[in-house]
Amino acid sequence: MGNHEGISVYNEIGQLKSVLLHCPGEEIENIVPDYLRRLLFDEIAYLKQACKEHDQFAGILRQEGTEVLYLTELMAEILESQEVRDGFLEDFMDEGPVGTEGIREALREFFSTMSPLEMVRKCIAGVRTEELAAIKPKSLGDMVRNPYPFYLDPIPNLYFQRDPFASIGEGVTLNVMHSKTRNRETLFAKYLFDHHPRFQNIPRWYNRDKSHPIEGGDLLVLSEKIVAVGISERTDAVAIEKMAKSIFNSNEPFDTVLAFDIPKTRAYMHLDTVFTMVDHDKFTIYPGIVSPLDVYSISKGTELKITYEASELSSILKKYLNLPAVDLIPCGNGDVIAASREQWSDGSNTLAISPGKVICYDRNHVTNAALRKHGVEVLEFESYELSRGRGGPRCMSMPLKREKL
Ligand SMILES: NC(=[NH2+])NCCC[C@H](N)C(=O)O
Repeated sequence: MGNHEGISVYNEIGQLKSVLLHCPGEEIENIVPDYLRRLLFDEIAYLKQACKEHDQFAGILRQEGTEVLYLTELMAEILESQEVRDGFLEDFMDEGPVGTEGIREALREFFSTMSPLEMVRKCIAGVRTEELAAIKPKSLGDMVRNPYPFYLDPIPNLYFQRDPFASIGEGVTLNVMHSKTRNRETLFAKYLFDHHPRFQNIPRWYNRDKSHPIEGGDLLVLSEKIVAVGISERTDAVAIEKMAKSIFNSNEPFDTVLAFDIPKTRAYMHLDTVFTMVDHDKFTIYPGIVSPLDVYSISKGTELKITYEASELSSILKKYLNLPAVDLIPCGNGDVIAASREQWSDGSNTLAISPGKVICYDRNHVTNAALRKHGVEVLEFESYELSRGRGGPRCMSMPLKREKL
């Protein structure tokens, strides 16, 4: 396997060699107040500024030597094949869903003149009813008046590339998303791992055809042996056990999954909104989830051995990561109001570039100061608009390659 081919992620902090991003596009300008909640946004972002901020993010990554890949470009490469392109469009319309043949025919025509990159971008942006010329009605569904403004919904959460799939070891979980509005995101990941030459024969620890949800924001690769996962608003216990069995049945070195039972609320939607790893023995933590925090260990064996870990989080981390001590750096630096404010704008959602060096939103200045006080180097970028989608630097990035420690 070439240097940049495949997946290799055995930790959260090793030098980040290659990462997958999606820069927000026209999908953001297809968000309207009536559908904010369903589209999982708390406000409508200003696209031009959001793109500027995302470019700052990508710029920092490149400066640090990380290869930055964009989902749209990788998808465009595989859609150069007419067969793959046709198959993708049919699957995409199935899952839209686009139920009537008249509209499907019109959409095929609409996309047929686009370049692969234009088609990918437009699939993500969504297709408004006003964009399609007169539909040649083929069914009742084509004829009845429908006030809904889209034939294909926008997919505005795609810039949170952390969630649709997750790199673990040399494989990935191809996820089932908690919400219908995000599930089509995993179709892009499916096509990527089915067809892109960089990602051939990648083991799948979970597949999108399953029924129980699991999202990448809940998955942290704490070491070559330990995967942490949130039992959260977005990820359920059944999916966690299925994933654990898949990984344990492979040749991967992982032997334990630590499941954190976190509050099932939007603010703490994924484990990485309240807990991330920033150095060999340092973590950010949102104090609001610490006590009580139920943690279960799932250990490899002929049968899964599931144990309730009746200790404090720091003791559990010391035990499983073989550390003499751990430093849990509080979001908000002990200030309850600052913690709540900055957790809401993803103060805990750091992305490690290398051990002890992380990228954060500049707006979370209290938490960033705390990180620095604890010896962590913090690289910052602006977020007036990106954070309106309720995600931070870790949410917006899926590592493909990290150096082993
Ligand atoms: N890994 C994360 N914390 N992702 C944040 C995703 C935010 C997105 N608006 C959602 O509700 O799904």
